[in-house]
Amino acid sequence: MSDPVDMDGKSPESLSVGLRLQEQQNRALLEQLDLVSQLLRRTCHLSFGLDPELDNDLQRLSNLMLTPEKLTRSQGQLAGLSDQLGLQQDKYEKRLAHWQASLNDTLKQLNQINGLPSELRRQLKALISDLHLPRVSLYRLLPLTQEALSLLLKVATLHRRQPDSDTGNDTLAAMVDQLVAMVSSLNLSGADHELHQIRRQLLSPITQDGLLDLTVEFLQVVIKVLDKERRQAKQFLQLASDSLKDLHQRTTRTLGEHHQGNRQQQVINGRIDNLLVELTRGLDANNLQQAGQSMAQLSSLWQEKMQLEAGLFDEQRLRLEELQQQVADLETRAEQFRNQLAQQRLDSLSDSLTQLPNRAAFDERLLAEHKRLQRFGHPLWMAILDVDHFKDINDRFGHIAGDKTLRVIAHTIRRSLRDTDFIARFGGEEFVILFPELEEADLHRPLTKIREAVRNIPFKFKDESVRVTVSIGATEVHAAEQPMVAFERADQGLYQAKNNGRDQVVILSRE
Ligand SMILES: Nc1nc2c(ncn2[C@@H]2O[C@H](COP(=O)(O)OP(=O)(O)OP(=O)(O)O)[C@@H](O)[C@H]2O)c(=O)[nH]1
Repeated sequence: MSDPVDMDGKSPESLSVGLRLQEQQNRALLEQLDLVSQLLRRTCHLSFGLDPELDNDLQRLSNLMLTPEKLTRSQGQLAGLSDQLGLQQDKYEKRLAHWQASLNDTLKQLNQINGLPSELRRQLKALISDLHLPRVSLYRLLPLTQEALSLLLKVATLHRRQPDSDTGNDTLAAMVDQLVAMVSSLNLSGADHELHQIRRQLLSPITQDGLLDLTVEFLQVVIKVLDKERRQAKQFLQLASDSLKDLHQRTTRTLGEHHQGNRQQQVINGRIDNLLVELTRGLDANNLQQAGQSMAQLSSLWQEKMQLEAGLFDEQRLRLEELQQQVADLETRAEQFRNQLAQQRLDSLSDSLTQLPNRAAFDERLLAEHKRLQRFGHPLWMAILDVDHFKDINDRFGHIAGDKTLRVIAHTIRRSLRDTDFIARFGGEEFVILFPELEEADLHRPLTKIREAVRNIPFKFKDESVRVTVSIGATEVHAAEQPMVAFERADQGLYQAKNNGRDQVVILSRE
């Protein structure tokens, strides 16, 4: 038998092998797009920015999504990401369930004493039932909402039990301080003015009723921010879900068209095979007329096959481009949403007065440094710094002078530190510093430098030169203890520094 006729350099066998390969590739691509859709669906339930590792994974995922060709090479990676997202989601849901229960509990108690305006109660209920929506501020604002609700409960009960007694006044002052600390720790773009007004009123003489009102106002600001984020999250989820639905329809249609095209190709290929057999027979039998007819039919069939394949190829390219475009559009939307969340996260981790990282940022950093300490064993030191007699500055020169003092001190401490050190405003007139990779012998120097730098700031209020000092407590954080234990030790150091006459550093080691 003679060799199969070579047409355009391709034998029918090589063509059908090529088609099978193409079909496999397409199926793989569609499977992977499906996997991406699943991943996206799960991702939509998560708060970006909660976990740096997860964020990296999501970043890798978005890079893959932008170039679907890469998807064919990264199925293992995608499956790994999928598992990780699943785990993260479980963790997230457990924490939310905890918050849901605890907020509901406080709300019930407040209902009993009728301590909430009805609108705020309605908003809080909506917040509690929608806790699962992705909002970065949720983690920062939920504890604060809970704290403000508990404070409201305390102020309301104090109001009824202890009218005008001295103890009542002391407790009221402590509650005012607690609310000042809460307000000061917040940095909410869009709510700056309201927070500023609340702080201003809190730092002037205030009654119990006044404190009650301001606590409610504070809660309203927090809830408004959460509500705005809730609406943004809902919008994004709606969009993502519509987009994913469409993506699914398109992939199914593409797959259907692909199968139909394949069937047409198979029919033509079968007819070509038959004609080839006839042609070979004609040539073998020296029947030139039969061979000529077969050749003519073969040639027109080949044209038909070429046209069909070109059409199918164009169609597939078009569909693939549409899919890529769709994935890219969704990615752009996800990116916009991620940016919104990133901004919210940035806000939720910095202090509006000093622009330093806030307490939430400190908690996060301390945990990360502690993990690093456990892993690599490099030393880690912590210091708590408190402005001495700060209340006097507020009382004598007003809270605006007090605010300015805090800003200047924050700036001075930041300037005295290395880039690798971490400073946060812990609340009120208290700052915390982490010194990673510092030996004990080297700790005294930066702490003394800070203490002296602050006492040398030439403050002048109402033409009066004022010396402001700070007391500092410090300790080493050990790998085998909870970071909070080290924090309490540093706090004891601070307490001793205050008791010993202030303007000094006390370093305590573990017993
Ligand atoms: N201006 C201003 N005052 C604040 C802020 N946060 C807290 N405070 C005030 O800081 C004062 C802290 O007072 P205390 O805790 O009695 O401490 P202190 O006067 O510094 O005294 P010692 O710490 O014992 O030296 C309180 O009156 C708070 O209301 C803020 O952001 N701005």
